[in-house]
Amino acid sequence: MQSTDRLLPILTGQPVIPVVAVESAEEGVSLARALAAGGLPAIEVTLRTPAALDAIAAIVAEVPEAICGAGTILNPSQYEAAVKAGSKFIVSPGATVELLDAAQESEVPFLPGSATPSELLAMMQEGYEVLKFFPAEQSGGLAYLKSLAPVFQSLKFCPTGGVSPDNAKDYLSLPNVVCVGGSWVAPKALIKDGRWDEITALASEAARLKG
Ligand SMILES: O=C(O)C(=O)C[C@H](O)[C@H](O)COP(=O)(O)O
Repeated sequence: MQSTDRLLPILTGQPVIPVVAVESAEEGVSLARALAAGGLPAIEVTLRTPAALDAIAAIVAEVPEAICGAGTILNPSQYEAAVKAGSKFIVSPGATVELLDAAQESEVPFLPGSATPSELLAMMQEGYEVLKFFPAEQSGGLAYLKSLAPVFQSLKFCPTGGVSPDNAKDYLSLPNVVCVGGSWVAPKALIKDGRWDEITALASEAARLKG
C-alpha cells in the first residue's frame, strides 16, 4: 500500500522534480541549495554515481529547505541505504516484488515506475495511486498518457524521461499528471563548473510552469 498522504504533498508542491546526478556530497549540497532557491525544494538524487548516498546525507544535514529523495533505486538494499541516508521519498524506474516489500516495510514513501497497462494494474492491486511514468516520451508520451486516463481513472502520474521545457507544460495540463521529473534543470556542465546562479534561474523558470 502506498503512503500517498506522505508522497502527494511532495509531488504537488512543485511542477518539476529535478532528477540529478552528482559527483560529490559538496556538489549535491550546492545543487540542492541552488534548486531550492529557484523554487524547487524537492529533488531526486539518483543512485547513479558513487557519491549519491553521501550527497543525500549531506543535503539532509545541511540544506533544511530541501526535500531530498533518492532515485534509480533498483533493489531493496539500495532502498534501505537511501532511507538510512535520510531520503524523504524513493523513486524507481520500475517495480519488483522485492522492492514493493521493501517499500511496505518502510516509513519512507515510494514512487515506482510503470509504463504498460499490465504494470499499472499490478501497481493498483498493490494499493499504489501515484506512479512515475517512465520513460515518458519514449513510451508514447502525451498521447499515451491521455489514452490511459479513461481506463485508469484513479491513477496519477509523474512523467519522467524526455520531458523538457518544450513539452513540460503539455504534460502538466493533463488531469492525470501531478508533476513531471526532468534533468534539464540541473545540466551536467553547469554543475561541473559550479554555475549555481544559472541553475537557480533554470529552476525559477521550471517552478513557474503550469499546465
Ligand atoms: O535514473 C532514473 O531514475 C531516471 O529517472 C532516468 C532519467 O535520468 C530521468 O528519467 C531523467 O530523464 P531526462 O530528463 O530525460 O534526462
